[in-house]
Amino acid sequence: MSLQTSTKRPIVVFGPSGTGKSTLLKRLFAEYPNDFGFSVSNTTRKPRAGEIHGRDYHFLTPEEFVAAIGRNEFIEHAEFSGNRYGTTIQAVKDVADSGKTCILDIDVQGVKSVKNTDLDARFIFVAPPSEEELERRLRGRGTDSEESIHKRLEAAKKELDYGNQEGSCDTKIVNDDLDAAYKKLVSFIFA
Ligand SMILES: Nc1ncnc2c1ncn2[C@@H]1O[C@H](COP(=O)(O)OP(=O)(O)OP(=O)(O)O)[C@@H](O)[C@H]1O
Repeated sequence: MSLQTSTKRPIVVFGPSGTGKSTLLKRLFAEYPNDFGFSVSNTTRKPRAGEIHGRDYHFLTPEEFVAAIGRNEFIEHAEFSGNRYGTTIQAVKDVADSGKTCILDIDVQGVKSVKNTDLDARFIFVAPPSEEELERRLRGRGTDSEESIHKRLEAAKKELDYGNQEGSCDTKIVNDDLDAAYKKLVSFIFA
């Protein structure tokens, strides 16, 4: 890794589902299209038409995926409808090597895992103004079933407990007014 790219410290964004992480990041990518990137995930599912290995996903066989787990290459991995998905440490480093700052939008488990790597990431906790407002946003988004909303609110407690712990993040942004939260995000990132 060159000296220049080694300064591109990854940025980890975490916080409860519905708190507005994607909304904030979408705005960041729109305003700075050349500065930030997401890592390319690994998956055992078959490529769909038009998908390119290394761009859309790193397509692995189940055996290759298991071997990579054995070598502790993953920050996080999970299984969805019979296929495995995961983010490797190397995939995050690849973003820095391409001259961009890698943005990771992950859960608390992933945050803890990143802290056990040499990625030297910076951590942003995005918090909702209140639990009531979080529920309102999850419902207002209109993308989740009642069951999914309940699951997300249940998981939110863990995210909030962790994020509010001393030393868990480098900055906490309460996403109350979106413009104000976005300004805080940008000033932290470019500080
Ligand atoms: N500051 C804000 N004020 C009001 N509504 C907001 C604000 N920020 C985001 N929202 C709305 O809240 C909903 C949830 O936001 P979003 O999908 O960005 O959350 P998320 O944290 O990325 O969730 P997930 O982890 O599930 O992807 C969306 O409908 C979004 O438009």
